[in-house]
Amino acid sequence: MWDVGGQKSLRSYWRNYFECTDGLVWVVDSADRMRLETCREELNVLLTEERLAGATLLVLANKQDLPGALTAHEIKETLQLDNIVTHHWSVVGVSAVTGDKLLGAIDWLISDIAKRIFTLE
Ligand SMILES: Nc1nc2c(ncn2[C@@H]2O[C@H](COP(=O)(O)OP(=O)(O)OP(=O)(O)O)[C@@H](O)[C@H]2O)c(=O)[nH]1
Repeated sequence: MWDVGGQKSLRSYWRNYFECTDGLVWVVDSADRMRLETCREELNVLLTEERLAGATLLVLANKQDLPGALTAHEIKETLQLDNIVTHHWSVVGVSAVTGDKLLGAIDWLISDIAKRIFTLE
């Protein structure tokens, strides 16, 4: 598992981690409305990457503990996730601070990947 930085200066390094990727966890700061448009654009570019074809996408609408955070549904709408037809995806509202909903979200990711791997064998 690789944790790659989201800052602009680090995004050009993402490509070093594409090989053999089964799952992508895209962590969104749900309280930072200003960056959501950039977030949507960057995710769309990422999903055009050939080496990520077939990878399962888990979008974590993080920081749900903060007042004013957008809900998972609002994040789905803002990032236009319904337009994604190339990858299996799910969006879950979580908080890395309280741990709320995190385990279930990761369980979904692992089970989606497992279904694909076992179907191929
Ligand atoms: N309230 C709250 N704060 C959070 C949550 N998750 C992360 N933070 C805070 O947000 C800040 C940034 O967290 P990082 O884990 O450094 O974020 P990151 O996305 O990994 O940063 P980069 O690796 O630079 O892209 C820290 O101050 C965290 O404590 C959360 O669920 N709730």
